[in-house]
Amino acid sequence: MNILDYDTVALDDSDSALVIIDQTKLPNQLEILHLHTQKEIWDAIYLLQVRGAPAIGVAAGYGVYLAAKGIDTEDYAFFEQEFVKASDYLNSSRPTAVNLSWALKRMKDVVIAGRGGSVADAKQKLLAEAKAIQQEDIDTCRRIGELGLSLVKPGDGILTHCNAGQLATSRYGTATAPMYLGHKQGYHFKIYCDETRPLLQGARLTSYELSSAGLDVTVLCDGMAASLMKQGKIQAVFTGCDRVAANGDAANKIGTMPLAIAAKYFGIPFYICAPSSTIDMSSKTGRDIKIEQRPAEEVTEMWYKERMAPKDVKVFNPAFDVTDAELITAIITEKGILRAPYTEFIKAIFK
Ligand SMILES: CSC[C@H]1O[C@H](OP(=O)(O)O)[C@H](O)[C@@H]1O
Repeated sequence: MNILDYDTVALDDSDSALVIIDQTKLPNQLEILHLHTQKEIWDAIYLLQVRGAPAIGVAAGYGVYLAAKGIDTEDYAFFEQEFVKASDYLNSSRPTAVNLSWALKRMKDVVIAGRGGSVADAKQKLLAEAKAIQQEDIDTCRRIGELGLSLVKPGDGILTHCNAGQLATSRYGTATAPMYLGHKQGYHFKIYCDETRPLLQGARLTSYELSSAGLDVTVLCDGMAASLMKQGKIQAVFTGCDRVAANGDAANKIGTMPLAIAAKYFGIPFYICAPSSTIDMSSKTGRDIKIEQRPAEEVTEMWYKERMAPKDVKVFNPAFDVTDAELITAIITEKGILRAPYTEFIKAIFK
């Protein structure tokens, strides 16, 4: 089977386990995990076995449903209390992608709305809400693909960073959605994927899923992107995002901001693909976005049989960076293509 035939995130047939592809093993090994406990789910999110803002939100929705299913009581107040504990626990796994807390809040709202009703009824409504979150993700990514496709033309060279593909969502991806839709319509894009150190989501995941779909894909080291731009090989940059502030500043995988600076210098449009669920009105600017710091070992010894740097050397390993709104040509959401001044457009979306 093709990697794209597998669900990134799903429940098993008895709605008793979260089923994911272990993305830390890709592309060399396809391992499907069945996660039953909250710790297994927390660990899977933290270790990036399941990853990508939308996919993390979908996983959290199903994950906290599984927690609720296991709360054996008819006392609604106790049920809600235990639900909140489970939700707060999953929410502690990763701080930057707003989809995690956004999905958990949607699930918590179901529990609050169910006060006065039965626990059994609340559990059924939680399952329905988790499924709705996933279906909305699929519909949103497809719409982003349609709108993103209107910004490029057949034969264009498109650069992307990290993995904002199907493996970061339920289907299509965000940044890859225009690529997949265009491919089906014969656009013959030339896609360039930054390997994306230190966890290599671009080399391991994006190039894997796009090449599996038959697209023309080239992997490059992150530091090579500006040279490609200078050679005139890139007509657009598409990336995903993990959180967009109210002024349009966008947090995405570390290494995105330098791409935006280089694109600005070479006059290349730089597009952020953002489901509206990734826009966080409580973050006024990018300075308000918490950037996840990850273990030093990801930099010093993740991919080599021996260390690549001296023991005890200091390491800087922020998982994300923030691209200032002024560097972003447009933010492609399912509700429309937003252009500067983003604050007004974003307010209009949420009015
Ligand atoms: C569809 S946006 C996915 C977004 O998430 C990735 O981060 P991670 O691999 O750490 O979960 C990256 O920032 C992507 O752009």
